[in-house]
Amino acid sequence: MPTLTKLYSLQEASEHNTKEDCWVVIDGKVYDVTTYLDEHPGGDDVLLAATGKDATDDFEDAGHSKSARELMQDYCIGELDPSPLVIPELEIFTKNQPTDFADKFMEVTMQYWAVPVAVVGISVVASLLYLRKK
Ligand code: HEM
Repeated sequence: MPTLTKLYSLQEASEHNTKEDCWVVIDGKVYDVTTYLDEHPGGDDVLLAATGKDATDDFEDAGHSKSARELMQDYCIGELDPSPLVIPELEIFTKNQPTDFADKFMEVTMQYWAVPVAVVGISVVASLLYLRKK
């Protein structure tokens, strides 16, 4: 049977950064280590310092043993949700796109209107100079 995994944003996980409520994010998973703070052989201060960010590098740098990696599964409460970071960007992109040909034509015309005006202006001046010489 499939299991349901709770998803948390990094922002949400970051709010749990005290001795009474401490979450760390390691390798895309979220751990509630509040009850483990006093038992952690590396000290509670390193766990508290690892909150509010992706602590994967800090965790790996400490060179944790296989038994430490097995133990951490007891504290896993969910996974990091990557989707909120992607959807707003997609919405902005699609909203800014011109919907049909008329919109696109107007957009290009507004951007390059100075080119035909300059061509006509130069032609008029050249014609006047030419007629004067005659
Ligand atoms: C659920 C998360 C974690 C668990 C279950 C855990 C568990 C352990 C365990 C069992 C040890 C003893 C050594 C070993 O067996 O590897 C240890 C050591 C250590 N841990 Fe963690 N740890 C966790 C997260 C972290 C994080 C995020 C950091 C951040 C830097 C960290 C830093 C350290 C350090 C520096 C030591 C070495 C202590 C020493 O050698 O004096 N740990 N940890």
